[in-house]
Amino acid sequence: MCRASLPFSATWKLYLERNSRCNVFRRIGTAGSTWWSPQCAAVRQGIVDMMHRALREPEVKSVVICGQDGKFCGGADIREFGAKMSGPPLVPMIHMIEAAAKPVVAAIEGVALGGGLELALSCHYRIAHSKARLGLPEVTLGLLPGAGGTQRLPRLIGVPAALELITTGRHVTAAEALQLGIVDEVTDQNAVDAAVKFAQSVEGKSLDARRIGTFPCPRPPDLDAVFEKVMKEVRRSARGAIAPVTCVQAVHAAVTLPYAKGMERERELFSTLFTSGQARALQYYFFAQRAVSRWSTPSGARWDTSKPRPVRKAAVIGLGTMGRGISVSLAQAGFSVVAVETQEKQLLEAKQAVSGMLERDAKRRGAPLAHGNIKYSCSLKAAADVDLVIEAVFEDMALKKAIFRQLSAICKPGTFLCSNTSALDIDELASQTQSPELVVGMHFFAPAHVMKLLEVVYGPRSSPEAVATAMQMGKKIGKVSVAVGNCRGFVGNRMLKPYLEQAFFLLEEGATPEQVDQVLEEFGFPMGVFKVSDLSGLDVGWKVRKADGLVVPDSTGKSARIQGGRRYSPLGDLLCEQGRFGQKTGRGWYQYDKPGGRVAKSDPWLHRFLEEYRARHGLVARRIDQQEVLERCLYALINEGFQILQDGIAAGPEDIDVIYVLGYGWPRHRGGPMFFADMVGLDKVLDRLERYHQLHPDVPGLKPCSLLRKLAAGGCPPIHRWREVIQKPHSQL
Ligand SMILES: CC/C=C/CC(=O)SCCNC(=O)CCNC(=O)[C@H](O)C(C)(C)COP(=O)(O)OP(=O)(O)OC[C@H]1O[C@@H](n2cnc3c(N)ncnc32)[C@H](O)[C@@H]1OP(=O)(O)O
Repeated sequence: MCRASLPFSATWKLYLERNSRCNVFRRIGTAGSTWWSPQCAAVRQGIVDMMHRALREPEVKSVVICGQDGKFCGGADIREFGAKMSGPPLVPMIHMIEAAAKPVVAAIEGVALGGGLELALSCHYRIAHSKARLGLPEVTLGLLPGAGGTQRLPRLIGVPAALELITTGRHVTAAEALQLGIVDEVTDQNAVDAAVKFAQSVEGKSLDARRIGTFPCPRPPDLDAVFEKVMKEVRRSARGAIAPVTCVQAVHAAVTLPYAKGMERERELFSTLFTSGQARALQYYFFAQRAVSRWSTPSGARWDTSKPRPVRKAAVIGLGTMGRGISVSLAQAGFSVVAVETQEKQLLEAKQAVSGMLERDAKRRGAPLAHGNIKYSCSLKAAADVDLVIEAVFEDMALKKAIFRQLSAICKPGTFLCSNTSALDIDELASQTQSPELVVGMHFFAPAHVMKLLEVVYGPRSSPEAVATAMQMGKKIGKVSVAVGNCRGFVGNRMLKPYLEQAFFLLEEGATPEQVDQVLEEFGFPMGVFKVSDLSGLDVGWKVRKADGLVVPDSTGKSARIQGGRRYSPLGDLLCEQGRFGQKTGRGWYQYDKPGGRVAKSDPWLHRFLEEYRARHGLVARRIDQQEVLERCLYALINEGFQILQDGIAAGPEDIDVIYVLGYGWPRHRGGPMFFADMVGLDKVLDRLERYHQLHPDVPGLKPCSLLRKLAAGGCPPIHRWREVIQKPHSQL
């Protein structure tokens, strides 16, 4: 018996065990994390050497490959992708294992992902621990499984199941892997021991039927139709991402070509993806999503020095759409929840709605119901003994202030008071309480029980403990929490403002909502800006603009287009004055078949309205090309992102990018707005903003931010070096 040990991220070792009696332990090299990276060349070399030795030595009858520290293999080290490959190449190694004349068994504990699963697929048998997870997540990194995964998996589990796993990158449990036929056995006991036992039981048996590469690939009878359908679906959901489409092409090769030719095709397709901008973007995003948990604030509070306080019981105040979703998230994560809505009728409605949401979700996930965790009340006093409150009432400062005053008097000392406000001043709310250090924002995104993003907003007086507690709470309810500073709209909504503004100006200048939306959707947003506005309700922004004094009594008059000395578009206000609030009224930037309808149709009324508007204001419609639409909308948003970094509202570009991908539909394969700016070239973004600002000097959002200028003047450092430039002003304070 020969055992080769493959850890995910530790010292790599490989050892021989002869006849299971005397162990000869041999360390064959150390690696930073995974077996693919150049440092892991030693590991691949070790596997190759030990496989040769195991095959040579007559005492060795079988081989078990296992991981170290309870993890089989997480796949390639993504950080090493840029580096030159050394050591024995992967694919021949995999072929050598598969061709071995002695049984090779993979003992899968922890994870077998990406190249790790491809290695396991080259073994003759796979034994998995019941808690193991398996998958080919390469597509989420802009790649395809390039070590035979696209050729072996369809041969093992059939084309439809393989296509689903490869194009989504979904991880499966050991139980599902067994059901699909990816593993041969699942055990609750020690998987390595089980694999050794298994290996001994198959010693001497023929391996002819165990080499997946020799299997014929099952060919669906209606092959073309199957692939046409899958390709259509993948193209639709990929929204411009190339990896899922390329994965389908690779699996197609498995069905239509002999194995060796299919492997060649896989290699060609892999190479095109490997160097693509999309792969860079997705790999950047992978680390960005992990980097945001290492938060810091300009005052010096940090994730590693700030201790969260335990939260067992939480209250949600206000059970509208957001409050309901937040209550569901908390209950599902096992928190005791006190849900408060002051009106009896609304409370009852909310209770029914929340129960329905919990039931549907429990059914979908096959999980137990979390009803028992929620107590409903009409009184704020019910929040007296909770550890943390999330206020989720209407976006009305006076109302929120009154609630914070009351909560401060009602809640036990030390209770954290959080607001789900999407834009309002956290500090102003904190000032209503006796302990402003306990106040932070927890900005959820609708639907709150579905959307993965949480902006945790710290004010100047929020304690590090309060920030750490809200961040941890977010993690516990399955959100990606991003810590951001306090300013109007925080990060996400603040950047949305110049984006929306440009979209309105483009309509004034000659574009249509359809044209703007089409350009943004082709870029990869699931919906263009006007469709999103219709969905969220045009009255929401109208209310905010009215509160800000931007909406003048006569929105049709000439003066309506200038506010505070800068250009302003009253187009949204004019629509609202007509009762066009979007989907809910059946009319907005588009028309819908009925109030609440979802399918946006072009509206001739709107086009006439735009023509009349332009005529009234002496605006001559011009032809606006796609590039201008995209640049003006996106670069204005990006410019605000640089301003946010400069102001210290976000600690780094990763925070902004994660917020935009998870909260605003920014296409993941474009990394996020700040990564996109880096890809385009900061000097180019600067140049275009300067040009647009020259043409529109009354639009401050187009004036390039000084941080952007500074970065461009400093030679456009890559995004991972921006923090060095951003942090300088703070360290000098
Ligand atoms: C060219 C050759 C072909 C390659 C094919 C491949 O193999 S591509 C890689 C396929 N593998 C993956 O995509 C796995 C990605 N990782 C995960 O899914 C998860 O990290 C995990 C392995 C399931 C572990 O999850 P867990 O929640 O326990 O930990 P974290 O996600 O927080 O990760 C811990 C730290 O490890 C870093 N890391 C994880 N995976 C990789 C990786 N593949 N390469 C490099 N680094 C990786 C992760 O970034 C965390 O470190 P931080 O410093 O906190 O960022």
